[in-house]
Amino acid sequence: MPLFFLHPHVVPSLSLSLPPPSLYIYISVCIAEYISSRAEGKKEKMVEKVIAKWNCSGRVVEGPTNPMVTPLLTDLYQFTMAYAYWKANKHQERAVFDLYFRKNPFGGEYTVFAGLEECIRLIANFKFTEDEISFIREILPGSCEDGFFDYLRGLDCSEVQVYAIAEGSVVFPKVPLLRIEGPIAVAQLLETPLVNLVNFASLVATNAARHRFVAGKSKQLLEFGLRRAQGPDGGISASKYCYLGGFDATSNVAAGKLFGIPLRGTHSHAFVSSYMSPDEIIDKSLQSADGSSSCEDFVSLVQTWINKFQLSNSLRGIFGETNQSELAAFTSYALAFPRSFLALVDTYDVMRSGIPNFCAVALALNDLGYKAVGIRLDSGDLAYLSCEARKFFSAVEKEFGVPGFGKTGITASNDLNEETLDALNKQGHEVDSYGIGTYLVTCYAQAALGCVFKLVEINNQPRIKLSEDVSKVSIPCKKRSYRLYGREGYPLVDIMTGGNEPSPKVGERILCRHPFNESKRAYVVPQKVEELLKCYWPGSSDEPREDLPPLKDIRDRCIKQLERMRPDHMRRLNPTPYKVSVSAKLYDFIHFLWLNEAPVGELQ
Ligand SMILES: Nc1ncnc2c1ncn2[C@@H]1O[C@H](COP(=O)(O)OP(=O)(O)OP(=O)(O)O)[C@@H](O)[C@H]1O
Ligand SMILES: O=P(O)(O)OC[C@H]1O[C@H](OP(=O)(O)OP(=O)(O)O)[C@H](O)[C@@H]1O
Ligand SMILES: O=C(O)c1cccnc1
Ligand SMILES: [Mg+2]
Repeated sequence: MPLFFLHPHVVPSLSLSLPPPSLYIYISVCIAEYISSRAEGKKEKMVEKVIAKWNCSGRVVEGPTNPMVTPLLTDLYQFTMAYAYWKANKHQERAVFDLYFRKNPFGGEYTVFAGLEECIRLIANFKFTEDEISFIREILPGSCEDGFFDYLRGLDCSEVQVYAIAEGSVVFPKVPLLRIEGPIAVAQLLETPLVNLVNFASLVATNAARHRFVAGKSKQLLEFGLRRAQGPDGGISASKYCYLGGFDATSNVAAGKLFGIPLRGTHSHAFVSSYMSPDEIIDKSLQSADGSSSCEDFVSLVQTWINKFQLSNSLRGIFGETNQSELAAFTSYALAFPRSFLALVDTYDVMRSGIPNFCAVALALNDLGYKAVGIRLDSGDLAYLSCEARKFFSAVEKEFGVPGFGKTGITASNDLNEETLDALNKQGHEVDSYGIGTYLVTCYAQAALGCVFKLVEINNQPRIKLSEDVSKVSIPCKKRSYRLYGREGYPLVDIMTGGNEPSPKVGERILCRHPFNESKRAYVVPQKVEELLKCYWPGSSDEPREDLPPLKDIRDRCIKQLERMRPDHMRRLNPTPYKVSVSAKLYDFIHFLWLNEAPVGELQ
């Protein structure tokens, strides 16, 4: 295949609307991408992809991080509905859908919105391959007409517009996180993947934010969940969105590479128990930190420190003989990583063996100009053991005159969750950093966020979904949403208005009404008004598109917004609900439409 195959097809159609230099760079990238790909039939798909990506955005949007995210990652009924819309010649009718959730997770009163970038990546690259079209043909009844499959062949999201709240924002029930406008058939096909991409992302980001809230700002939070996560995507997504929600680092190497998340780790019990005796260490030499000298027998240097501890007044009596195989493991690890030595101290006995062994190795490193990082506790009473460890470090600092040794880092792990962090705080502890896995990444306390995707308008006609359960009644119309801030700088209320209503103004009193409870209303004079929904995918319209910021910036936004929340919304026990409201006009319209659509019963 000639390297320039894209040129005759792509350049003429694109060069009409695009700045040539960036286009050429992009086409070079595509050519490189093509060369590296050997897959048959990829040519047509790539040409179409190039056109769709550029036409809709003027900037390239990469494909979804997970290659399983394709147009087939949807529920069967989206295809049957798409066919029925097409058959009725209704498929191009313009629909507006809202994606929102109904209740904050984990018994809290806030949620962190995450997953937007992956939604836009899906939309920007939404295109069926021939292979996928053949499969859809196979699964639909044989009576489905060929024209539908031709329609699918030409389908992309160039007629779709996506408005969304910025990723990493603090969000609340009922307020649309995304508004999707477009031909009803394609918008319908997007329901399942979009809800999928937002649901877990937002749930686990919120879980991370809640763990951060309890742990406090000064603690290091490490996500250790990959082995316990729900499959590879569960693990990768959890690492990404826990970082977004305020964790500092992950142990997940793939996530570190994919998203640039800082990687951190210690070592496991297996490393400790794999050693039998110090005799196993063959190369015992270690250069000093500044390279000026060399210690030929680091193992013996460590042993002299153990002996010194045993003779010391302040440490005597705390331990007798420490476990020699553990000491060998620690010594060996220090020889491998003298600048970042951190030891797991609970394999045999934390106070009688792990801590003194760690200190002996740490002081031997100190003799050579290195500073040990610290210990990890992975069992037992973490409050008690962390305090005892701190006491031991302080005693060592005093007895042997090693400045700063008392502040040696203490990491705790072992089935931690919000409750255990809270219990540790109440008891008093000396933990500096937490490694958290299972409860965090599996969202053990709540399995799903319960996002929904509801039709709110078709052909400019507002639609409503009724339910016996008022919380499940949808809020009709293509709406605008605003966050109103009070005098003290806190967000006070989110308000939804009809699309054509004037926006709330700073200093102007506005009536905010509960969408369904007549008696709940309040006047608000906002000190700041923030429009929440911004355009992230303009389709073929000229509207400017918001940038997709780097993950670190999204994380910063999340942390900043959480810090700006009124403390009573954030507390764990009985938090105050944040107010979500509608304008007086929208309130009246909801209830007019409700009465209009609800059949009047007849008593017999
Ligand atoms: N001070 C504490 N207050 C409240 N919970 C704690 C405290 N210290 C540890 N925990 C929690 O208690 C649980 C203890 O787990 P478990 O009963 O399995 O004991 P373990 O210490 O892991 O014992 P094992 O030696 O068998 O591994 C963990 O969930 C841990 O996070
Ligand atoms: O406890 P989590 O919050 O899930 O954090 C991750 C856990 O994973 C490791 O345990 P490991 O796989 O060695 O198993 P174990 O601790 O159950 O023995 C590590 O030592 C932590 O205890
Ligand atoms: O690096 C660690 O200490 C770690 C990583 C994953 C799971 N448990 C511990
Ligand atoms: Mg464990």
